Amino acid sequence: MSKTANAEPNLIRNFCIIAHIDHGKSTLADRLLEMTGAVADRDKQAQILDSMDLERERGITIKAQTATVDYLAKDGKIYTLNLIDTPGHVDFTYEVSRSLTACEGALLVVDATQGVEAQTVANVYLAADNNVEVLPVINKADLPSADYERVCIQIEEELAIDTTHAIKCSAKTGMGVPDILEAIIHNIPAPVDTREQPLRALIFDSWFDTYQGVIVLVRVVDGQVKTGDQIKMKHSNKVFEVQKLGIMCVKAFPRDSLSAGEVGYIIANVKDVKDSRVGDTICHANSEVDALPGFKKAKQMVFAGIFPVETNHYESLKDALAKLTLNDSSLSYEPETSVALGFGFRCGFLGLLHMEIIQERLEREYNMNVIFTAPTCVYIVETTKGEELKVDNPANLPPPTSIAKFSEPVVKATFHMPQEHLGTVMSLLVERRGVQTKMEYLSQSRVMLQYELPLNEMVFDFFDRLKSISRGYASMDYEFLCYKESDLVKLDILVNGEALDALSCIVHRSNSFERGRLLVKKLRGVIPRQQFEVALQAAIGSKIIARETLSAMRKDVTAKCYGGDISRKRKLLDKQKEGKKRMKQVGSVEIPQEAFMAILNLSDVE
Ligand SMILES: Nc1nc2c(ncn2[C@@H]2O[C@H](COP(=O)(O)OP(=O)(O)OP(=O)(O)O)[C@@H](O)[C@H]2O)c(=O)[nH]1
Repeated sequence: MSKTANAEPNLIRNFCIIAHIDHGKSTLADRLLEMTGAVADRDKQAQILDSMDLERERGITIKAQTATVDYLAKDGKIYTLNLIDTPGHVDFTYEVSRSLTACEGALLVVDATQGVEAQTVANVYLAADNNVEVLPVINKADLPSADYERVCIQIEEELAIDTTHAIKCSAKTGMGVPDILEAIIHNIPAPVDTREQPLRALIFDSWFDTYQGVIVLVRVVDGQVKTGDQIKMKHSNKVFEVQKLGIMCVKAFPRDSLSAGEVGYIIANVKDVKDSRVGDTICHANSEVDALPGFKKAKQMVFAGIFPVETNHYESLKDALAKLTLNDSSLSYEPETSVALGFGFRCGFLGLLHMEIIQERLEREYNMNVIFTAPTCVYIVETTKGEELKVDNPANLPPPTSIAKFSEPVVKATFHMPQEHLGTVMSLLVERRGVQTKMEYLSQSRVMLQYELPLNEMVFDFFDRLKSISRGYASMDYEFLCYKESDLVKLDILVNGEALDALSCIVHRSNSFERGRLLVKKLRGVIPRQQFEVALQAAIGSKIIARETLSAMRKDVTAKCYGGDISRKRKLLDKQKEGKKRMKQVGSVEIPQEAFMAILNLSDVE
């Protein structure tokens, strides 16, 4: 086993697995590790590469991780395979692209029962941009509805990838997996031997470890790095000394050096993940080499307020956020004050899924009881005085009279779906102010649509609607396109005559009346009745556009148990107390978490 010695470049294969979500990427990664003996069966956890509990539960890979394994090929040689697992969701596209840059090849996993989907296409484009050799693998061949031939035709037609050597496999049963290992050896190029050149290593993942500080995963592109070396991060321009380095093979294996073509970890007393961002280049401290191309700072697309339910938990929330950002350089936070909710934080996320993950981690890992306000995107406002403001919080919007120009972010969204759902998906897109830029029949039964779509509309319950109207068959991918001027207004919600800043949102004028009407209706359903009457109103500026009344009532949860069983009564009261925890006392009215998110899902209100 070559865990202690550097591998010869011609015996190394660096590859990752790309796939649409749920097509079996993690299952295949596990199977490859198992078949190369990296893990004994008894050590096998549900999914080895998804290390965080949360990921295992949600079945989503959040952070790219890697594993080095040795493989005795049929030609009798032992190869070092570096498998880089990549995140599968649109929010993490940048990380996928960096992982691809670290590889010479990619296994393109396509579910034999589903075929090519939006993210399959997006990932193939990313691979092409990075000159990565793509090997098609048609997975889930064990399922009766698997249609290998149809999927091969689709891959040829829609992706222009030759499927002569496509491999039929089942990551679940292991069928076809040995062929994949041989194909990796024969079809993915070995790294170029640049061991004699000055050091350049690409960071494709980094995270904070309480004991070791920041751990970075790198692909050494040129030269060699040794323990004790002084290294510099090109973009953060900081110098560190390499304390430890090595390779990852489910566990870490220390080494003295890593050389060109290899993939491994470096620990260098880095304290902040922001100093070792994904995409940055590591070189020797005194070296003048150019940075590797493609560095980008992850861009936050949505923002939301996070407030502790109990005001005295502000400091612990701050600590929890500080710890989360140690590991996640794409999460940002800064203090925010809301008239209604008090002191909290305005946080920036890569996308809606990223936000959901942070919400769950705060609750689960840090035991925080928090209120999230509805997410918004970043608007650009030009004031009548000629100033340009970036607004990520409706509460910070200047008064309408001083707004000269209001612009919103627009994304380029690509959809793939069976033809029978075309009509409903198109009407949803029209309703969401989408502008069609392309429509293509990929085959007789599958269609691709391309739209310019305001991000503002995607924030409002778009993914769920798309899924439900297409019965799960439409898939989408999106990327930021540009800012466009738009007729936007701030929709305020008044509770008993007082505007509740945390419930305000920015909407397009054309659907502001409808949204306002539905929102107050929905709020009437989610805010529990109080001991007095509560008026719920929607307003644009000083104009009230909708009103609902929440009639007074004391909610007696025990009313139903007429049997008088005291333990049952207690249980119900405890339950009510539990339910109250996630309520925020705003003025004299108690408002539950649900109310702050009500705007996101108005489709069930009539
Ligand atoms: N029948 C069958 N099911 C499979 C096979 N491969 C994966 N699955 C199942 O498909 C589901 C998704 O598999 P994952 O490996 O989590 O998919 P993924 O692409 O890694 O998904 P993300 O990590 O969320 O991007 C799981 O329920 C797997 O058990 C297969 O070959 N046959």
